[in-house]
Amino acid sequence: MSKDNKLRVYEYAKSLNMSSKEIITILKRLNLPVNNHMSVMENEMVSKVEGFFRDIKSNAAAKRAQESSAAVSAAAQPASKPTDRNVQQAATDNKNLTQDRQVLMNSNNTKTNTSTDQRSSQSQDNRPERQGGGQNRGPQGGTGGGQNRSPQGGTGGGQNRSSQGGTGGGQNRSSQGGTGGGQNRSSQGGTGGGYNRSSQGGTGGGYNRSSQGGTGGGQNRGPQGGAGGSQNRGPQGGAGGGQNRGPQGTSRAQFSQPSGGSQGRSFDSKPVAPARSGDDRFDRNRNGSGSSNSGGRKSNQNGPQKRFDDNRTGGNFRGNNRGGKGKGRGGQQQPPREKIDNTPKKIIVRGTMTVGDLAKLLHKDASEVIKKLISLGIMATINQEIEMEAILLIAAEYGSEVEVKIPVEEDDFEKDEEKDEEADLLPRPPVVTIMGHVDHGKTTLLDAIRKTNVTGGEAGGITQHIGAYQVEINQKKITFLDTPGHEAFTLMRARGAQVTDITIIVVAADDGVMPQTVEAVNHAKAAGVPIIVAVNKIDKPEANPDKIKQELTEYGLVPEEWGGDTIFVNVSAKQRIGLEGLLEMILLVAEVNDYKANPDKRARGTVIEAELDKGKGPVARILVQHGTLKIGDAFVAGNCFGRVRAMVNDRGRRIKEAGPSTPVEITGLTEVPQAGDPFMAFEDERKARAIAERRAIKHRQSELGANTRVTLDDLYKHIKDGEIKDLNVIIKADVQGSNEALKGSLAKIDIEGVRVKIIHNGVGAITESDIILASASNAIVIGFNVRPEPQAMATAEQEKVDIRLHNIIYNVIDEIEQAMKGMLDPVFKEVIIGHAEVRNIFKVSKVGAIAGCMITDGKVTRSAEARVIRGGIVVHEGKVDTLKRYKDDAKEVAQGYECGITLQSFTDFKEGDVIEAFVMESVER
Ligand SMILES: Nc1nc2c(ncn2[C@@H]2O[C@H](COP(=O)(O)OP(=O)(O)OP(=O)(O)O)[C@@H](O)[C@H]2O)c(=O)[nH]1
Repeated sequence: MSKDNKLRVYEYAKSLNMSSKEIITILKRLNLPVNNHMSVMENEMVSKVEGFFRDIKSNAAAKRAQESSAAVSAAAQPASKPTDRNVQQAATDNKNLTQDRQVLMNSNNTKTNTSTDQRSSQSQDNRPERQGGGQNRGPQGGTGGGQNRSPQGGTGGGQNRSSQGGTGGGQNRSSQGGTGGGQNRSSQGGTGGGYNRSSQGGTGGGYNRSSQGGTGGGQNRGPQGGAGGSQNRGPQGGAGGGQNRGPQGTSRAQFSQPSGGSQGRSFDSKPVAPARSGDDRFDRNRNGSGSSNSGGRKSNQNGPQKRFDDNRTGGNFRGNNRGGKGKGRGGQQQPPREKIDNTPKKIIVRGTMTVGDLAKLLHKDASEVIKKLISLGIMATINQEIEMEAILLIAAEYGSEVEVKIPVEEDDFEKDEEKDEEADLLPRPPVVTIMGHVDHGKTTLLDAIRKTNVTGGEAGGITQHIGAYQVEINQKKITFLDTPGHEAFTLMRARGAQVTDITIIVVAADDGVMPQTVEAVNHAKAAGVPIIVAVNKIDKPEANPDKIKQELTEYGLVPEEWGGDTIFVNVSAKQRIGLEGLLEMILLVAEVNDYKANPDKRARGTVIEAELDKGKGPVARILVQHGTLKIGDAFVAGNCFGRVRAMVNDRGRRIKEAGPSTPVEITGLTEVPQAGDPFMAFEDERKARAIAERRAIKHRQSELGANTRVTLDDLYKHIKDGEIKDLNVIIKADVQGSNEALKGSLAKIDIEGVRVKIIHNGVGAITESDIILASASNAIVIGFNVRPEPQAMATAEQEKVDIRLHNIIYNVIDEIEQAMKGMLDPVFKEVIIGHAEVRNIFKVSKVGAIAGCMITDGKVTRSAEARVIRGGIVVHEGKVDTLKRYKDDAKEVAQGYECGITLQSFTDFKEGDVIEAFVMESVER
């Protein structure tokens, strides 16, 4: 080393017994900066050069191995039977192999050697000395002892644990390794030991891990390399070592022509014959003489030696003898390539993957994984996806732990049904909605219930309107949604939220079943929730509860006392009669249905109401349905996000957490969500924000994109795709007669297994509530001689509900049949161009009646067709006859202008009639 403590090229070359020029050539080939022999070799350069040597060496070794396998068999002793295994490779693997073979050897020995066979003799001898004993524990192991534990190992002992290893012991663990021991773990390595772990390496040890390398050891890893070691890794390289990595080596012979006492190998030189002649590592000598064997030593002297002698007749097998190459010959041996197990302890799996990907993950060759799969009965190619089960099996084969991380579709969290363990589910209060006809007493009943029952501890609390409240009866809670009416109920359902468990239909006993009662029944049925009928106002003298029961049987609600399964409770909301009975019935239904939820997870629920409060900012009233919502929780509500800042219950009390079926008002939102929006808590606000943003984008895209509601135009596609089995229909007709006729005709349609299911029908204009129901139930609306109310029209457009308007029953049936067969071919589509309101009627002889109108929206044209609508019902449909502005004929009159309209063959105008002008436009299909 130079004075400045830097390694120069010439020094490095010298240490390798190479010329500076050779090193410079290599450095240049490796693109490493070098000028001349005085250039400094940085550590990195040294390691790169060494890597280069290693590569070349391993390539050469592989090549050589191929060439030499034949030669090896020839060079083996006559009695020995070389394995077909590549000998050169075996040399590099000799450590592992030795151990493997050791096991094999022992088992073979046990099987075949009568003198040592433990199983056959079943003997264990503790006599002081025993010859050929199966197992000797005597003070002096016997000759040919299968296993000697005697203080002095026997000659040829399969395994000597004796304090002094026996000669030729397969494995010596003795304090002093035996001569020719296959493997010496003795404190002092034996002479010719194949593998010495002894504190002092044995002479000629094939592989010494001894603290002091053995003389002539094939490979010394001892801190002090042995003399003549083929490869010394000891910090103090041995004398004459084939390859010394010790900082202080003597005659290091590597990658150079042999020099001095070392017989090294030039990296591009051919293998040296003598080395291989003594390199008979596998010798399954079945006719072994049984004579004492000192293979290691022998090899030191003469070269030839046996590494593996499976002597089956004598107890004196040499066993796993890796005796070194002898002094001055150490350089012959390839350094054993230690097999590094780089199998990861744990792999993360995100769903199924290809065989190739799995192999990569496990740091294995795909072919190896494929072989393993075949052994498991799974035939797969490298690019084939394999199931999670197979992934787990393969990983287990390699002892790798698998962490399955399947990404949850958190953006669509409302669709993700979390499965709870039965044990985690606890009873929760039922959620009840009250519906019924106008003025039948819904609000009065809700108020009465609220006041009837104030939870003990919370008495005195100021009740607050938060969209829902809880009452307690018999220590059980019931949650009421206090937005009466089916619109709110169905609106939520239309938004995908199933909030209600039980519906109470209020019917005034002094009035009877009315259109909205029927609607409410149909809405509840469409949602599939149990119905309890509250027959209200029984305090009134004219009350007739039985009449109500009778009327409701027509709608499938048969009282229990009449053999049905509907619970009827007589109440007076005003007089507070029968309220407790009603509540008990609710609890009964709840008990039967066993409503449960897991309170021990993050909260999920539905927004019942939301608004922008001047003081508090956006507030949302939420019904927690699963899990527990806590102050500080980050959450997403619809397309909004936030963090729960404050939480107030229905009593106006601030609370810290809310479990399942609890209604709460929360603040901390960034925007105002919509009623019916899904709600879910997330681990942090950043995630909640990201999800809300993605939801908002998706929402906008879906609004722009195709509608998912069923329409007659795409009905056939839905049927074909198996998406629908029933065509849900809502019928609105002008009179009960046509309503019944339509119902009867539609019920008979059955095409390709798809039937018409009338979820609601009634007399009168198509209302917004009809549209919401249609939207929630994916239904189409058929109007027979009726029109949609303006608001209903707007909602239908928004919700993309298909409305079909007809005035001939046959056409309705035909249209639906054609749609079901996929043959619907509407060439024309009606386009409404405007509406005019009739304000005055002028009777003119000859002409008949002129309707003095105001155009309320759009326009009316001369060429248009028109229909006259009175109270939502079409009273006439025909062509526009004349259109005048004052006395002049006009081609068209726009919104905000007055005009006179006459229709062909219609004169019976009434003030307040609406004239709807429309044109028929051809539609591309
Ligand atoms: N006699 C009597 N009157 C009642 C009873 N329940 C409600 N009423 C009265 O019926 C009327 C209508 O009651 P509401 O509770 O407003 O009815 P509603 O169904 O909520 O009405 P809308 O909100 O308009 O749909 C009110 O004048 C109540 O006082 C009852 O049990 N007995």
